Amino acid sequence: MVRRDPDEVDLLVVGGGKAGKSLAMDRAAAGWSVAMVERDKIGGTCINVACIPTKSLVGSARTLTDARHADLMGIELGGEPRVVLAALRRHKESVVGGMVQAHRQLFADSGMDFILGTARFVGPRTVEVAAEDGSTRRIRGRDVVINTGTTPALPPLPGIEDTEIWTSESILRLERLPERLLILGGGYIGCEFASMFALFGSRVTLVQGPDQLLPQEDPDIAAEITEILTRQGVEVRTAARATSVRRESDHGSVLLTLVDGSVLDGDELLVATGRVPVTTELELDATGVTVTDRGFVSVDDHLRTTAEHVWAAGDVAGGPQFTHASWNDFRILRANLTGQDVSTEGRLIPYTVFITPELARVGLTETQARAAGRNFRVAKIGVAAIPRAKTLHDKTGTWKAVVDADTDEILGASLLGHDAGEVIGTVQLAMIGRLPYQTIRDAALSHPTMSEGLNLLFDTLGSEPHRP
Ligand SMILES: Cc1cc2nc3c(=O)[nH]c(=O)nc-3n(C[C@H](O)[C@H](O)[C@H](O)COP(=O)(O)OP(=O)(O)OC[C@H]3O[C@@H](n4cnc5c(N)ncnc54)[C@H](O)[C@@H]3O)c2cc1C
Ligand SMILES: NC(=O)c1ccc[n+]([C@@H]2O[C@H](COP(=O)([O-])OP(=O)(O)OC[C@H]3O[C@@H](n4cnc5c(N)ncnc54)[C@H](O)[C@@H]3O)[C@@H](O)[C@H]2O)c1
Repeated sequence: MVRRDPDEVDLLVVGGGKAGKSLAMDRAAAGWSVAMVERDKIGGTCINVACIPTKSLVGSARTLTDARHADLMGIELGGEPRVVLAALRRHKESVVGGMVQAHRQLFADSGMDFILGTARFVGPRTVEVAAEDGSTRRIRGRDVVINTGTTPALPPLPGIEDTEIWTSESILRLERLPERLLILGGGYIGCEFASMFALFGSRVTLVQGPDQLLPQEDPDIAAEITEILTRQGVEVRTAARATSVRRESDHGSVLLTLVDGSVLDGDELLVATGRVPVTTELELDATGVTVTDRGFVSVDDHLRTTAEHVWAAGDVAGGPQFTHASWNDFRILRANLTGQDVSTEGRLIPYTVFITPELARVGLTETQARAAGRNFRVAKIGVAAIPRAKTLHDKTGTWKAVVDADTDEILGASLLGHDAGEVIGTVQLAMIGRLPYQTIRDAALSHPTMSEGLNLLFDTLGSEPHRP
């Protein structure tokens, strides 16, 4: 049955990603009438097919690595540690399933109207929802938030449409652990899966179009990541453009031809060449929302779209594609919907690439500081100098920070090494507080922690006090 009269609500959320679900729960709990439409992933991309399952598996890869190196720590294990695929899948599914269940409950407790179905716009601030149960209904919001995220992009590679390949979603079904895994794309997803599957025991070949992995990073850091992955058994092919792909037979090898004529042969191919916004089926014209030339929803620095009272947040709004960025969008939207005036301008979004060991980043790289014409100094240490790393026999990596030579403020940091993602927050807070680097250098940080390495890092710039 199609109900033609739209249900009127204070807030309509289209797509239940991090920003949308947080806002829906928050406003419903505050007494607003709220409807949230989610196509199929209760809790959104991060929980179901992105951060949470991948980091659960990174945890497994690290447990395996620790077990392999247990003898270094004076521990003897019986037999060669190995992956048990069914148990690996159970581990991942229990983490994901637990979080999905918790979200179902949180949605219900908040009092929102949670609808599993696909929404498309049919008029100003109005969607028609084809619900999972077969019914159709129309909903109009006083305010509307679009939070439909992104989905894996497939490059226009001859043969790709006819070849069974994996994306970051299908690989997570863990149907098998391929002996030989090809990965196309050496960005966040490509590097994380390459490290993880190499540690699980696959022979991985990572094919990257540009001449370095993670092109947004400094070349010295990217080169060290290449070395780390190579030591883990990954064959890294940079400046390698693929020209076609095909399978030998239905279940045969996948063959990836490169521009130099060489042909790579694998059991599976993971395509990790970026993500595209989920906007094409939304019929955004009907609500007066325009998109950028890359298909993202056009927003201003308050996350307002081109239509009155229609907002967008998270990946689909074209900002940095991280869950914590989307969560920060929620805070901005909540403020702007409740009479405050908050923008995205100047916000600092860090990130961590969960290879093993991990790379954590905030602010400017050295390359970006140079390009911006900044007068800067670089602090740099090897992780091997940090006492905590010695106690763990985990001394791989380099820490770098860029500081303003005139003001002593920290402009950015690249921390590659054990638990770097836990340490970057300290640097970020110093940056938010506009502290001179000497404040961290001279702070008594607890020993022996990885954070203590920040004393050593900034010590490399000398012992002079900050002169305001
Ligand atoms: C493999 C992988 C690993 C990642 N790891 C990390 C990480 O470690 N840390 C990190 O910060 N980020 C990570 N990311 C990025 C992170 O997952 C995204 O930035 C984040 O999930 C984006 O959230 P969002 O709020 O934009 O919306 P999403 O969580 O993408 O939610 C959008 C929702 O909208 C729904 N939807 C779409 N169209 C419709 C429609 N027409 N009607 C109804 N519903 C609709 C979708 O089903 C989806 O649930 C990773 C991404 C991938 C792919
Ligand atoms: N730890 C994290 O926070 C995390 C983890 C995974 C993903 N993500 C998010 O997901 C987004 C998407 O990740 P991604 O790795 O798919 O995208 P990406 O843009 O980071 O990397 C894709 C890489 O593939 C290369 N490439 C594109 N087409 C190619 C081709 N035909 N042949 C060879 N190389 C090609 C690109 O040059 C690029 O370096 C990221 O922007 C990131 O924000 C975050």
